[in-house]
Formats: sequence, C-alpha cells, structure tokens
Amino acid sequence: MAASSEVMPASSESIVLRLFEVDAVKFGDFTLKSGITSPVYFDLRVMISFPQLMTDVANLLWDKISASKFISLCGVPYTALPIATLMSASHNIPMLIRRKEAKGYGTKKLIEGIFRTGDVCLIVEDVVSSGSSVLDTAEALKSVGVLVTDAVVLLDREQGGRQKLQQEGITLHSVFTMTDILTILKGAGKLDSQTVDKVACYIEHNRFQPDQTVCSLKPKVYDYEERAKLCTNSVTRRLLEIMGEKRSNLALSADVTTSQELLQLVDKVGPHVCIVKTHIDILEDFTQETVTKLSQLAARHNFLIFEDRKFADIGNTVLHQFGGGMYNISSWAHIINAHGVPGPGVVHGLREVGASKGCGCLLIAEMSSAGNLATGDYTTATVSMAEANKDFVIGFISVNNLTSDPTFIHMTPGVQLTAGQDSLGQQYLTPSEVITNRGSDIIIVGRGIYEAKDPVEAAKQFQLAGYDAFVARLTEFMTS
Ligand SMILES: O=c1ccn([C@@H]2O[C@H](COP(=O)(O)O)[C@@H](O)[C@H]2O)c(=O)[nH]1
Repeated sequence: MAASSEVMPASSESIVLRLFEVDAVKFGDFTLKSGITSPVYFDLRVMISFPQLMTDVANLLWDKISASKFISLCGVPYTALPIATLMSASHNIPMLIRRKEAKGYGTKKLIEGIFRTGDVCLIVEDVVSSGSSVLDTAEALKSVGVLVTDAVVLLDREQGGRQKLQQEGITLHSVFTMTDILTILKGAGKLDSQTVDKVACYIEHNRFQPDQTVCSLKPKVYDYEERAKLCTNSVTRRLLEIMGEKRSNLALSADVTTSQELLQLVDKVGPHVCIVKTHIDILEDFTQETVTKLSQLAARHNFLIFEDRKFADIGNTVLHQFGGGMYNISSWAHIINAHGVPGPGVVHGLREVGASKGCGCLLIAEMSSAGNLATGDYTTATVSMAEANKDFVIGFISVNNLTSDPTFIHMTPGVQLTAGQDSLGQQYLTPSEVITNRGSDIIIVGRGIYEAKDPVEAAKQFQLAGYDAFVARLTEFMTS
C-alpha cells in the first residue's frame, strides 16, 4: 500500500486541537476593529501554512452539506478561498470567485468563473460572527443572477449571524459552534473554567440583533437596575442601584477650597448626583470633621464619595497614602483611582487596604486633557490590568467606552453643556457625546456646576442631559 494514500480522516476534535496548537484559535485580550475587547480570537489564515490541516478542514465542511443541490461554490474572500478551492478540486464541483472590487479595466467582472442565471451556489466561509461577510458575497452573486440558499462555515461564533442569514433566506451549516470549541478545548485540558466562563459571558453580551445593521458590533446596553444584578462587586452594584433610583449618571467634582464651601455645595447638589468627587488635598482647612460631615451628607442624599487622589506610586507607598496619613482616605472614600504606570503593584497595594473596607478602584485609562499620554497601547494595557484585578478594580476614568464587560463602569471628566477647552488644556465634551455616542456611564462635572450662578439649577440641567443621553443610547440599542 502506498503510504501517501493512508491518511486517515481526522476527527473533529483532533482538528480543533490542531487549530489551537497552530494559534488559529487564541485566548487573551484582543481589541477588535470595533474597539471592543474580545477574550477569543480566530485567525484561520494561518491554515495555509498547514496544508494537511487545511485539507481536513475542507473535508469537514464538505461532509456538512448535501452537495447535489449546488451547481457551484464560492469562498468568501480571502481566508475561505483556499478552502473552497480544495473542496472544488476534490469533489469536481465548479468554483466561482467574488472580487472584492470590480476590475476597473477589461471585463469589469464582480464574479469570476462560468455561471448561468438561476444556478444555485454554496457559499463557503471560515468564521461567521454577524453574517455580514457571507451576506456581501451573497449580494454579489445575486447581482449576477446566481442564487444563494445555503452557506457552510467552519465556526459559528453564536453571535447572531445564523439568525441574520436565516432572515435573508440563507441557511447556515456550521461544523463547530463557539460552545463546541470551548467544550473540546476544556475537555482536553487546554482551557481552564475561568477562561471558558469569560468567553461564554463575552458571547452572551455581544450578540447581534437579527435585524441590526451588521457593520459593527455594539455591546448590549442594560438599564442600571438590570446591570447592577450582573455585578458581584458591592461598590459597583450599589452605584448602579443609586443611578437607577435617582435617575442620575452625574458625578459632581466638588473642587472648592474650603470645608464650608464643600459641605454647603454638596448639601444643595447632593439630591441630583450619584457621586461626589473630591480632591481632598485642595481644602485649605481640612479636618476629620469635614469628612465625617461629608459622609453624613452621602448617607442623607444617597451618593458615593470618590476621592480623585490618582495614586501613582509603588504598592508599599500607595498603601500608606491610602490607609493612613492626615487624610486617612480609606476611612471615608467609597471609590479611589490610580494610574497604571507603576504596574499592577499599585492596585495590589491599594487593595490590601481597601478591599476589606468595601472600597473600589478606578484605573485612569484615558484623560481629558489635551496632549495627554494615556492613549493607544497604554490604554489597552490599563484595561488588561483592570481585567486581571476585577475583584477590586471597578472601572475606568476614560473618554471612551473601553470594554464591553458590563461590570466595569466608565466615568468621563471634561464635560460641559457645550464642547470646548479651558486655557490650561482641559477639553470639554457634551453629555450626549460622552454618554450616547461614546458609551461612557457617568459624566463628571466640576466648574460647570460649582461656578454656575445657580449650582442647583446647573446640576439639575446636567442630571437631565446625562440621563436623557443614556435613555437615547438604550433606545437606540433596543430599536436598532
Ligand atoms: O482626565 C481627567 C481626570 C480627572 N479630571 C478631574 O475632573 C475634574 C474636572 O473638572 P472641570 O471643572 O469639570 O473641568 C477635575 O477635578 C479634574 O481633576 C479631569 O478633568 N480629567
């Protein structure tokens, strides 16, 4: 017997394990084109370097369909093209190629290959998320009179693509679902339960609606009460409950310089806010009585206190800065924040003091000031640091939504009713830009309130603008 003809058909399980080994399936933190962080990434392009694996994949796809129905097949460019070629050559079924753009010269064809009006063509694809790539190819085929009733895919990410395609009259046949991949890899000891849960949670919260425009993935928008129930961190849960009860996503930045001004301002504006943010070290007359009274106001008006100390030192130092000193911040602040620049030690040091006191920490992933350096890879690394410390890190100071994880809160400073800039580089966005368009959760407003002629009226205006902007985002999600 010739050795070359002795290749055994590969089992589906072994193919998943080989895809994992060659890094075609990866787990970690990946920023997608949409800006969303995904805990799983498929890069099936690497298969062209592993011809046997690619042949086995092509055979699995072929076994999934009843081929007699199709006159031709067409791979979605580019990853599925070699797979479709193998299926075509092995089973003697003609192939079509869809050009991504029609040629600007010669025949100007969108579809290459020989076809007749009414031919039924099978679409071949590697991964389906929203279904948009399959639909694009189907549209191109239909535009030349070729019918598409079915598509076969190696992996259905279970994010709504199947339903979307069905709605357009295309039945999806998938070799694997995301659940199959997780089950096989976990069973083989390649994934731990935590990773499996993280990916399952991500998929659950990032499904396309069947009738949603499928160009970009939008994370689900929850109302505050619904979202509070997803949170295990007591500070996040309490904050979301307050936001729901008070219909407020407004944080007052009370940057006044005497205790009297601070307490008077907070007593008046407290009913309209979910958070009062302090810079305790700018008070000229700080005493422990100031924070005792501030805590009483927090209880009376139902808000949380956020000390904007921006810790940024090694773990041992921040532990003392937070847990002691003249301000003794950990004895009265519900929320603090830190820069990621010293590395995870800063979070660990703060957690040693704050976790047992029920305090939560925000990481400063982006800033509002012009020319700031908290961008790009720095922001991405800060998000990873938060994800690795989810028991204590409750979210971000940022000017954009940075993760689809609904248990992280995004708070955005630099908010006024009209966009602009101050003379020292502070940049302002409007509540609707921050909440509706950029997907942040909380607007932080300082001078827009405490420098207004009537701070209470100003606070009411910001409360309304912020909440309306949230309702607009929720409505847009529900109706899109
Ligand atoms: O990137 C950042 C981080 C923090 N802040 C703080 O927010 C307030 C903004 O005050 P406004 O008067 O509304 O400008 C202030 O306490 C900053 O320290 C920020 O602005 N940008």
